[in-house]
Amino acid sequence: MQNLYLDVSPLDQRGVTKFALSEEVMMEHAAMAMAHLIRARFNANSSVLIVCGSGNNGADGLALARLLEGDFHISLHIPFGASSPLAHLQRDRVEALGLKHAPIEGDYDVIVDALFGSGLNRPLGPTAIEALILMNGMSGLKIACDVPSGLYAEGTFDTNVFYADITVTMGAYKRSLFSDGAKEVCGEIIVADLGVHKKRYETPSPWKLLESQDLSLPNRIRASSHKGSYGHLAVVCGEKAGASVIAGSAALRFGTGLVSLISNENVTIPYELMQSHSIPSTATAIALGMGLGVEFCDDELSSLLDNTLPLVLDADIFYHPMFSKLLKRTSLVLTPHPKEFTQILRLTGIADIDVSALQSNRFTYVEKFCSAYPNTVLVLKGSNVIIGQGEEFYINPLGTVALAKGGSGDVLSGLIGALLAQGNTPLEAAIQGSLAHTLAAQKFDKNNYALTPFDLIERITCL
Ligand SMILES: NC(=O)C1=CN([C@@H]2O[C@H](COP(=O)(O)OP(=O)(O)OC[C@H]3O[C@@H](n4cnc5c(N)ncnc54)[C@H](O)[C@@H]3O)[C@@H](O)[C@H]2O)[C@@H](O)CC1
Ligand SMILES: Nc1ncnc2c1ncn2[C@@H]1O[C@H](COP(=O)(O)OP(=O)(O)O)[C@@H](O)[C@H]1O
Ligand SMILES: [K+]
Repeated sequence: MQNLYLDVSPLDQRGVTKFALSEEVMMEHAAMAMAHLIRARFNANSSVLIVCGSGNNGADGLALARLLEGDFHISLHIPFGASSPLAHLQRDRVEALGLKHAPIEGDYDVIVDALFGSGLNRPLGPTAIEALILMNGMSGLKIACDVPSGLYAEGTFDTNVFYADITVTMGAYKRSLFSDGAKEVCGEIIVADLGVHKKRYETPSPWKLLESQDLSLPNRIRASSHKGSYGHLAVVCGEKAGASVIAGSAALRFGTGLVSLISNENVTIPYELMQSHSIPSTATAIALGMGLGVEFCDDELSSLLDNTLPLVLDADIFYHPMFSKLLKRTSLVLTPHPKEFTQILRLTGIADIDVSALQSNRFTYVEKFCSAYPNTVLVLKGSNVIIGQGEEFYINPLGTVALAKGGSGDVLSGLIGALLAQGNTPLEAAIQGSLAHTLAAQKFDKNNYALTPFDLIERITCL
């Protein structure tokens, strides 16, 4: 797990006050990290274009030019000159080496974007756009210094943002690099230490980045245990029974001792799942909402939920009149996709916004919801999933586009339901269910358009 920051400037300042590092020392490390990367991947004499802005992001780029000069063919493009004191200093140093501003011409083996970093504070103007269009059109390896230019702190970005293959981010992970859209823009993300180890440089943060090594599987350790030791998940089976079959099958695969589908009528289901008309007395958790439709009347649903069992809620239940009442429960996990989350925000009076407004500001709306409902665990789906409860937030960036298919979400609620049924806390169940979901998708080694929910469930067997 890694820390994520909206703003790293307090960390930079702490580098100066606590560790007596100067900004110039930190900048030298930032530039060296990029130089190491380029030297490791490219032979001497390769051509490197470095496009530098007027602030300290540009100054990082100028320092990089100085470090590579002599071994590589360096082209510098400095369209805004120098404004910060360090940019002036770094420019004087490269000019002493005979490097100076030149137009962007032809193609290069490496393209480094050091136009804007954390100081981007207004929309890109025509000069920046012209440079970024040229850079994005090139075939060489594209490296963003700190953040791709055009990406704002909230994670939104300009249409002409730099599309990086690799982002070398300075000091610590910025949260903006993990908005849903940023996944398209940042490429591989590497953190550069700035003179002290990242562990020293960082302070605690409420936002965390999940990593594959955070996965903890419900492996069985008690040799004499039996199916009753591993919980019983009741999946409410609605109009579209397939959704609950998928969720139930995922739950069984993820270790739940028993899984029952709860339906009014008998439906055809796989042999390994059980069927019941009411919540079994042995149930330890309930999954509700996937494919629900209007199958159960309000009274029937009320009686199914007349208990205090942990709940995972998904899909249609967010539009159901009973949902507001369910929000009062403890042991509750919600797994909305963005459209469903706008419905929840509307219903709770937190915001009346459309999906694009939500996606431009996912972090803030998750914080607002979690502050209003601190007992509820929220899993906001997307290409970078956000999991939040109270003042703790996690981003899972490990999913792949193979998951963008009907039924993937049903697998996720089944996995979370499985862990709730086995006695995990709602937050643990959400984090571990989401990790298992995305890592299972990574195990799919066929064409990424081909993954089905049952392929995904199959890969839960070998995480
Ligand atoms: N502060 C520190 O200790 C360190 C800072 N570092 C680098 O410094 C960067 C931050 O530097 P700055 O705060 O100088 O900010 P930037 O260099 O990101 O940008 C600020 C400059 O760009 C201009 N600008 C902003 N938006 C613009 C737009 N749309 N069009 C044209 N010009 C625009 C501003 O007027 C200002 O001159 C980081 O991203 C990182 O790359 C690193 O060297 C590591 C250490
Ligand atoms: N581009 C993507 N990258 C990573 N994960 C994705 C992507 N698109 C969708 N997903 C994941 O796939 C799942 C889709 O869920 P959802 O939209 O509810 O589908 P359904 O309800 O039809 O199963 C979510 O877990 C989401 O995070
Ligand atoms: K940049």
